[in-house]
Amino acid sequence: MKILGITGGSGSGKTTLLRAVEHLGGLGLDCDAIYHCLLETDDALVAAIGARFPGTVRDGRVDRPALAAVVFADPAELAALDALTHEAVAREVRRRLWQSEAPFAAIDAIGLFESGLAALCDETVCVLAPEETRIERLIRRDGISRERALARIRAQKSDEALRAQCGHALWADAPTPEAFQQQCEQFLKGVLMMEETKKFEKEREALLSSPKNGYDRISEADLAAMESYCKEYMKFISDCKMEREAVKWTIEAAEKAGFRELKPGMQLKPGDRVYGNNHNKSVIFAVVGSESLNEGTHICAAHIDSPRLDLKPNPLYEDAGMAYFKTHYYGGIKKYQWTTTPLAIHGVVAKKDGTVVTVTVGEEPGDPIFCVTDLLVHLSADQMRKTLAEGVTGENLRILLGSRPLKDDEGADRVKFAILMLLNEKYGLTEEDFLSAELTMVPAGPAREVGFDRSLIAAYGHDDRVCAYAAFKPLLDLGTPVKTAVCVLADKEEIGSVGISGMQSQYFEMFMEDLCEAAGASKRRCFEHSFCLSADVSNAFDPLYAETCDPTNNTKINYGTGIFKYTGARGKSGSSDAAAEVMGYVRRIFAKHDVIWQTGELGKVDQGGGGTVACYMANRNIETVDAGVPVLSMHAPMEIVSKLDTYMTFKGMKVFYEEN
Ligand SMILES: CC(C)(COP(=O)(O)OP(=O)(O)OC[C@H]1O[C@@H](n2cnc3c(N)ncnc32)[C@H](O)[C@@H]1O)[C@@H](O)C(=O)NCCC(=O)NCCS
Ligand SMILES: Nc1ncnc2c1ncn2[C@@H]1O[C@H](COP(=O)(O)OP(=O)(O)OP(=O)(O)O)[C@@H](O)[C@H]1O
Repeated sequence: MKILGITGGSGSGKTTLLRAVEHLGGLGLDCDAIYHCLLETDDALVAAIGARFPGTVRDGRVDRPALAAVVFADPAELAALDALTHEAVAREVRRRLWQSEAPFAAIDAIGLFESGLAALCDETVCVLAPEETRIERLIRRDGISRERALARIRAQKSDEALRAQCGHALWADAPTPEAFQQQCEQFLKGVLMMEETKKFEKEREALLSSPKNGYDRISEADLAAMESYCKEYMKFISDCKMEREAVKWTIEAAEKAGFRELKPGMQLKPGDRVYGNNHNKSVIFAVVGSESLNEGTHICAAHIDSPRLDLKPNPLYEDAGMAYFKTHYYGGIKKYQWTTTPLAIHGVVAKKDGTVVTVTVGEEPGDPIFCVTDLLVHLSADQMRKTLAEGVTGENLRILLGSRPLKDDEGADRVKFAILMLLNEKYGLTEEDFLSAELTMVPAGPAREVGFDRSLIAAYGHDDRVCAYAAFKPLLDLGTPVKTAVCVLADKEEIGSVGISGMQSQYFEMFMEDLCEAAGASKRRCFEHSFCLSADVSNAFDPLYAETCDPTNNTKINYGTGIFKYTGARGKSGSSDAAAEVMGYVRRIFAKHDVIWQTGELGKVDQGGGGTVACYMANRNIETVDAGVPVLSMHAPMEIVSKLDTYMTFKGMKVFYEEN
């Protein structure tokens, strides 16, 4: 508890200051009042006064005016009275202080220093007012004569003496008691509250973790860079809705920036820029560093696949005069979210003649879109009684394609047939070609800014292309780093990082082996000294579903890029659970380069969970930690990220590549 000692001459305004302390929630200890109480209860004190000042105690009661006449007329007498009373008053003050739970207190005592009470105080203040003013106040307040008022004042300390003893002086010359009350509160806020913070300001800053919103920390330069980075990212995420498109897009951009395909027998030197295209579905980029690859690499590994509705091998059918595609969803989705939302078709068809046709419909302004219908609310009594998981089934996620029967045709399924004719005309497809197709339905349309302040971005597939772009983009402008920089854009993370293009595939090993060989290094040594940021999104705290998260252990929108020691489910199953030193390293470099970052975990314990590619990198003896952008509505057709977190993830990956 912080304690303020108040002193000053009679009528100066001490009590008014004390009332202001009480008004602010502090404990006010008025020593005159305490003394008056003691005179009612402390018989020994009264007896002692009576003994020392004969004639001033009658019937066990102190005659204060009589006592005043004696002591205010003679300083020695006053000192004698003080010697009798101060100890009792000070004892009672200490007792009241100990009992109190108030955040701060003030002791108003004419004998603040003489009684020893000043030693209890953190701050002391003398209240001062012109002598004539004080006299007038005393006459008015106490109804005493001018002479008695003057006698009191003369028996007390001079302003100079008070100033010399006290840490602060408050000049009580406000025109009214109310105005002075305000002046007092102003003074107290400074002395009692702000001073308290100031006193431990350094300690608080050093010891307490008090994360601030990124907008309170970001520099003007970073703000400008954030807007331009996010604009570029929005173009990327609008153009690339499946892994093949991301591979094509990034390879084209990389080639323009001087990257060439890594081929066996190549000799690489520092600054060389190479890439490996893994079956058009995943890709690895590398910029060779000045240090040997034996000293390790800095890897950012993200994934470029997202949840979606893939077409079944035999997708096309007609029912009730309408044509549909049957789908089988890919990755984790909440099925009801995919109905009545505009969808586009993306993908390729490998034809019998060996050619591969690319299909994209639904993205250009004049394009038609597709959709999954939902049951009208009027007839939904049964459906509405089902759980969210059951209300819309996976099998029912069928895509409405058209309704116009082929004119003059006499056969069955005239709508389906008409659609096939259109597909044949445009892409040369037959129904059998769907057997060797990779066609998928994804939300149609480009990324959009969200909110009046445009601080957020809505798009399909932020998970995980928001991290993929952050991992890829810095390489384009990277000079020759010290450590070789490697960006992995993997496929199949949403279904377990499996298959030839998933992070578990041997392709990564092979690329790294080729890279090490071309640079005269050993892959084994290289892995041993490498460090990987497993760049993947996390769930941003959503106040609408607050019960699913531990708010102090969850990433929040606008608090920066996330770094995660572990992901996984239940007892961290499926996580790589990074070592403390690994987290420490990332903290260090992010702090060094003003990267705004935060940490957290995926929801409350046992609420659910999820994994990333981190464990597959760590399995290769590569130090790995998860890092990425917090996302709202993860895995929904429209996911939301904040511009600040998106940019800070890019900045984090950039400084990571540049760091030794
Ligand atoms: C001096 C006495 C007799 C005056 O009594 P009276 O009824 O006239 O006035 P009251 O008690 O209301 O006090 C009036 C004014 O005198 C001031 N005063 C009180 N005691 C003292 C003192 N020892 N020295 C100087 N001024 C004093 C008060 O601050 C107040 O401004 C009485 O206050 C007293 O016995 N005081 C001794 C107790 C004391 O020392 N209290 C302060 C503890 S820090
Ligand atoms: N700035 C002011 N303008 C006008 N009146 C004031 C002002 N400050 C205080 N007063 C009045 O003057 C009187 C004395 O003030 P206060 O009781 O606070 O003085 P004090 O220092 O506690 O005196 P004492 O030690 O005699 O109790 C009170 O009636 C109070 O309302």
